[in-house]
Amino acid sequence: MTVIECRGLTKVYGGAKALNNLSCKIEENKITGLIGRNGAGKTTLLKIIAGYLKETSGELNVFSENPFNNLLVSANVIFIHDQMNLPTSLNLKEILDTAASFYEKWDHDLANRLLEYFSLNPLQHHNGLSKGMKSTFNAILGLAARVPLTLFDEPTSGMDAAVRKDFYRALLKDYLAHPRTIIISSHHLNEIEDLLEDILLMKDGKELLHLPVADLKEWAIGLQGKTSVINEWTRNKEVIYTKSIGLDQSYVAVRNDFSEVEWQKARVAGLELTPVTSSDLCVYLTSKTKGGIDDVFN
Ligand SMILES: Nc1ncnc2c1ncn2[C@@H]1O[C@H](COP(=O)(O)OP(=O)(O)OP(=O)(O)O)[C@@H](O)[C@H]1O
Repeated sequence: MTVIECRGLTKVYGGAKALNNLSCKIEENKITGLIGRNGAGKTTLLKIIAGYLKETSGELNVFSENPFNNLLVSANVIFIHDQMNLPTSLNLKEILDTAASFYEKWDHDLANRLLEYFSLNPLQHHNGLSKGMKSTFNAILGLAARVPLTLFDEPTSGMDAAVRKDFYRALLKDYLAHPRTIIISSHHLNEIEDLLEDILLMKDGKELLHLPVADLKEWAIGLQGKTSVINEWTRNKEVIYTKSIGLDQSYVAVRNDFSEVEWQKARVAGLELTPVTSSDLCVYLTSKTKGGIDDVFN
């Protein structure tokens, strides 16, 4: 079943397009990584899906309905982000108790066990927590709510490495036991890619790629060797990144449409072929220039 479907979705702030004619579909019971550079439009997309913002134009359906001011959508969606306005008069325990009455499938036992595991004091108030502790508490809300659609906007912001690892593990365990549709926006693709089934890569408010993580790993290939040989081999290829190494050596990342025979010939020609990691690929595809920061110094 399709949980989210958008066609030509556009959001304009002032004169600038945060979302620019975006079309995509998210299927049920998958974990999708929403990846993109700063300002790509990830938060804007999540806010519109959650019904917090209205699109400027285009069409969006969440559970077959437009999410803006929609009770069905708000009962079935939780949006976890670092600007969450939780009641300042309630302590953490009271916030969890309130959430229990709001979400039909809320797991109170899990919420309390996570609170204890992450050493959060149930009597403390949310606005008295450190940045990382706030993120941890928000993440607990997102997990325990067990709603059909969970949106995490950079959920680990401020968490230390150990807490991030534990959160991802908790997310995966809970998802496997209770499959649901989850979208996580993150800048740390390398940390989350093992969790993800699909990746939606955004640039300038548009979809660049939307595909299974396994396909992303095969999408490009790195070639290293003599610059003259590299130039010859990449003449008709889609080059996504290029870097000079020393005087006459280069590394390039190209779209991987090589046949097995071409691979062998490239090796015979003296080129070294290496996989391009998913996170490097996303960085290359979303860069303004093909040489990255090196271009500033050239
Ligand atoms: N309330 C706003 N008013 C004006 N412009 C905005 C507003 N919110 C976002 N924008 C602009 O919309 C674009 C997309 O912003 P958005 O926050 O959606 O990006 P993002 O991908 O979540 O970025 P980041 O990774 O830095 O959080 C940016 O150019 C941003 O400046």
